[in-house]
Amino acid sequence: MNDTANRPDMVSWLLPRSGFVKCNMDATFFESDSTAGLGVVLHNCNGYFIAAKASPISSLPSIRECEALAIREALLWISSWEDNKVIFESDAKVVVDVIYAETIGNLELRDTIKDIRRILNTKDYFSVHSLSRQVNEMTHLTARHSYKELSGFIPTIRTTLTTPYPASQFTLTSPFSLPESMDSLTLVCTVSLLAGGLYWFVCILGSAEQKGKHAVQLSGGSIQRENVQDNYNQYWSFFRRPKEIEKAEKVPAFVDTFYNLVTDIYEWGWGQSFHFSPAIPGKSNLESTRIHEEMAVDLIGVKPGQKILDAGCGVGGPMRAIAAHSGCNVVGITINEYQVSRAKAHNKKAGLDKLCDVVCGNFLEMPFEDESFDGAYSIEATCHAPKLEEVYGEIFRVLKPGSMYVSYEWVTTELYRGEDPEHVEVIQGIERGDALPGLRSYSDIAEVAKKVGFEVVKEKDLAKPPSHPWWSRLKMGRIAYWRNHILVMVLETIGVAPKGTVDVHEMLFKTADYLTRGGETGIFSPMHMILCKKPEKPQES
Ligand SMILES: C=C(CC[C@@H](C)[C@H]1CC[C@H]2C3=CC[C@H]4[C@H](C)[C@@H](O)CC[C@]4(C)[C@H]3CC[C@]12C)C(C)C
Ligand SMILES: C[S@@+](CC[C@H](N)C(=O)[O-])C[C@H]1O[C@@H](n2cnc3c(N)ncnc32)[C@H](O)[C@@H]1O
Repeated sequence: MNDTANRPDMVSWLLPRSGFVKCNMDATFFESDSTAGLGVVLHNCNGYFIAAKASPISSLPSIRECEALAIREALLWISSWEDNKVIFESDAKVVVDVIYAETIGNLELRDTIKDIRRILNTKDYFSVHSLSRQVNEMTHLTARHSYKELSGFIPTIRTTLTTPYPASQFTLTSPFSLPESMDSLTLVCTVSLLAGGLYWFVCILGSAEQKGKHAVQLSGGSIQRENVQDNYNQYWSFFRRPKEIEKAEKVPAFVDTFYNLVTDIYEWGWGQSFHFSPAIPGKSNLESTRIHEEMAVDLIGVKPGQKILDAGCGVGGPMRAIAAHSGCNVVGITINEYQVSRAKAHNKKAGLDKLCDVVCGNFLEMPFEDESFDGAYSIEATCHAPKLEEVYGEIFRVLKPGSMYVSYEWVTTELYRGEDPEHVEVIQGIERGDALPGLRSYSDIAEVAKKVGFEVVKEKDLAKPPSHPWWSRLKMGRIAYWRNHILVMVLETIGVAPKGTVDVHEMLFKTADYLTRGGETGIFSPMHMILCKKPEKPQES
């Protein structure tokens, strides 16, 4: 037994000394139904809660006997643990005194005290002390809890202990559920780390490039969530019946479905501009994108206040950059209603809704007057037209004579060989994953432009060196795509993202690979630039 000569009665709860655990115990009576219960609470030398136990007492002993039983219970419980140095504290001073008295005068306590002494004799580092009831309040509450819970589990109880450390807030726990090493601080830290990690994974890494969309907001655009899977299947079956693609009139509807399915994922994982741009060393993706967009409007030489057309405007990333850069009024057209609503919301948020307008419509038959625009551009959009002359013809119609049109076209380059199965696989992969009725050769573009009446001012593949690879951004994103895929799977499983989102995401994942291969082999370019002019009207003599 440990030396107990200097056992001061404690007036405030003190931390156990280094290497020791402190065990407080108490018993309580419930007069309403003449039952009793006891509670035991353990803290380590840093003051952090380790474990607690509450149990009812079925027989009805005296209050003293109850207190003695609480001490015995605590000793029995802890003596089975290995290697413990424990200071036991009870507010039953009389009982504690009897434990250390020469004789056990009190008959009713005899057996219990004997048991206590026996245990103390076998444990060099166990000692029992008394402390005031007030200080033992938290243990008292635990004992009271035994009234409701027979199993020994402790619910949330706020301790009133005056520890120098603020950690004694109890959570639902079993006495054996927390190993000593996993004290409440460790638990709080672990939970915070997990919560922080989850937040980082979902909200920071999983957030939109330009804070447009978050993973939890993924939708099927204008498609009702229960129809997303069906629409994806329909989209895919379009390619299983190549004859459908040849039916030009069906293409806009198929493109519309595609953009319902992908618009949110694009915004979330790419930003508000749905196109590529050459990488610029030292510049961010956002800056390179903006520079590529501004170049388009610089090429058509328009002045502030003039009205220009964005044919196939997406959610308006380029439109806003161009309006801000040029001071022009930009009217965008897209086949997809959902994109119109997104673009309008973004315009308003950016404070550019006075300069930018968006219309839902088909660029193959535009709802605009002849000769009503001072310039026009299209960025990676006319590739969706089944017949390029139809869209170029419409743009020609709405342009004022003497005004310019620039387009960044998706094409196969001079390196593409139709007889090479690998080339065919890559190009078909790009067509299927990007809703294209069929990629054109770079050599067809100028011909079509001339056919509809344009003068071709300049033609250049902006992807060619010295430009830096446009596909490096796709390659660098691979880890993020995996993370996104896991996230999408989780969100679809728990019902946040509509059913079918995983399939759409997987399709894009594969498309990113085909696009990269197209860029690396040089057989494909998404930025074959053509600058055209609508001729001035001939002077009347
Ligand atoms: C001009 C068109 C679209 C070009 C690009 C904006 C998109 C082409 C492929 C898209 C993507 C591929 C992989 C996705 C990734 C798996 C996901 O986690 C996050 C979004 C992607 C990066 C997505 C973004 C847009 C593209 C790069 C075509 C349609 C004419
Ligand atoms: C790849 S996105 C590019 C969007 C935008 N230019 C950008 O760079 O962010 C292609 C756009 O063309 C639009 N589009 C495709 N076919 C169309 C059609 N027949 N009529 C109108 N818009 C169309 C799509 O709706 C989409 O907005």
